[in-house]
Amino acid sequence: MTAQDAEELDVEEALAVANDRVARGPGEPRSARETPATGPSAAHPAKDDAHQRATPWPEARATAERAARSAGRRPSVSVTVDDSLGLVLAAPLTALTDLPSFDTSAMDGWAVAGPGPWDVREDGVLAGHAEPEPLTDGEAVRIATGARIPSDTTAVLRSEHGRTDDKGRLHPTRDLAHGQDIRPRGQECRIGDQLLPLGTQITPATLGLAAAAGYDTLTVLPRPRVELLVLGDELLTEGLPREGLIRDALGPMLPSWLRALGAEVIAVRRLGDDAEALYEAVRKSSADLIVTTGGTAAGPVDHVHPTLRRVGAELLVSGVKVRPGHPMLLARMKANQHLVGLPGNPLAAVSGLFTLVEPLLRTLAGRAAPEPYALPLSEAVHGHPYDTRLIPVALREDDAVPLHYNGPAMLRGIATADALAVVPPGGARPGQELELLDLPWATAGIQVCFT
Ligand SMILES: Nc1nc2c(c(=O)[nH]1)N[C@H]1C(S)=C(S)[C@@H](COP(=O)(O)OP(=O)(O)OC[C@H]3O[C@@H](n4cnc5c(N)ncnc54)[C@H](O)[C@@H]3O)O[C@H]1N2
Ligand code: MOO
Repeated sequence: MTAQDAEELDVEEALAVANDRVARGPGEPRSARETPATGPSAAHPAKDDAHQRATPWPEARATAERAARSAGRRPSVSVTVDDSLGLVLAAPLTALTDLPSFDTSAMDGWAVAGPGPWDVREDGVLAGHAEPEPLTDGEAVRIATGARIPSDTTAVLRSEHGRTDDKGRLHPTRDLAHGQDIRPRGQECRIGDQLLPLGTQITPATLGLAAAAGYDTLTVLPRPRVELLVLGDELLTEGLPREGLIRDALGPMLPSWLRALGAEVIAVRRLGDDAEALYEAVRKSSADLIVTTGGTAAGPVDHVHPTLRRVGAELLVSGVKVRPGHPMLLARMKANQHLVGLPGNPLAAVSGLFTLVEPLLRTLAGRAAPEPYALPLSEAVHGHPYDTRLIPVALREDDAVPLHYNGPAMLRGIATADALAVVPPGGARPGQELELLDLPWATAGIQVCFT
């Protein structure tokens, strides 16, 4: 560990590492004490053995995916093409028409019949017009790109490849092949051809293709509906921090990210540290996923665990071996409803978002997992002795640059990051390849993401 690293090692993290050593006892291997969070005896672990029961980071992500799969297939819905960006096709996209749907000119010029020279008809043919009169041999007609080809046309002569003589007859200035610059009907697809399989995520190009192929609406998997409950009496929604109160950083940040991860955010509610309000909100929620922020630890006003016990939820993940964010949790509320508890420290909440919420939402939304990829680190990164670390990095062409200000309560590092790097227990050397989780920035504002 370098001196700079040591400086940047967050006090809370350092304490957590020290406490972990004490709890474990010298030389005692972690794995001997590990028990999964699932199962009757582990339904709601006591605070003391919470860390021993924490789920390893890769397993936590897999559990979140499995939880979403266990919720069962949600019925597909029909949405307008305009509203379907980022959703996933719940039925194959089959062509409702031939494309092109008529023989069409690929160029501006003349439709000609037979070898030149040709007599040129007075009226031209424009795109969008009804079927033109057939041509007779030796005849040509002015035609625009995209216009219907008159029947008996043998080729289209580009405007730059023809000249008219003083008698108005058209001569080719280049050889003209039979069928040249005619796009025949059905060249791209025939009616009924499968253009895209079920399960395709809808991109801007898909929208264009669907419209071209005749669709007004598409059959898609609905966005998972998410309700966000922001906990904490200390949170202000405007102005400067004052008298021990701080600005809520998660209320403004998480909805956009949730949408970027495929969710429909049905409500954002600020509940303070009111156990009864949390109980009522959780009990009444109809969301597919409830996300809470704060209150996951064991402080006097940390109401998430007690509330989950009170509603009889099944804890699937109770703590994850990841820094920051280790108190994060995942619970099954009902067969088709889950709750993710994100820790209140803002970067810890981001860690929970990409550890538990991302795989859960992705699976509910029917999206494919992003291809895993790795880049070498530009410099060494210290690790937690036993847990995975997620650190914000900026991506350059050849490497990932760790960003500073990556303490659990800080957003300054992640605000300029492209990805989170997955640092294995023990840390990483300069040049060591690390798995990266892309942050869905670019499209966060427009309610979809392509990660
Ligand atoms: N005795 C222990 N105390 C704590 C532990 C532990 O293991 N033992 N873990 C620490 C870690 S790590 C984290 S993370 C937090 C998790 O706490 P909670 O999820 O209960 O979160 P809070 O206590 O409500 O808040 C923590 C921190 O974050 C601030 N916060 C909360 N919400 C927001 C928000 N919306 N925007 C900005 N900042 C927020 C809050 O004011 C606190 O400073 O527990 C540690 N304690
Ligand atoms: O640091 Mo905690 O790790 O903020 O989750």
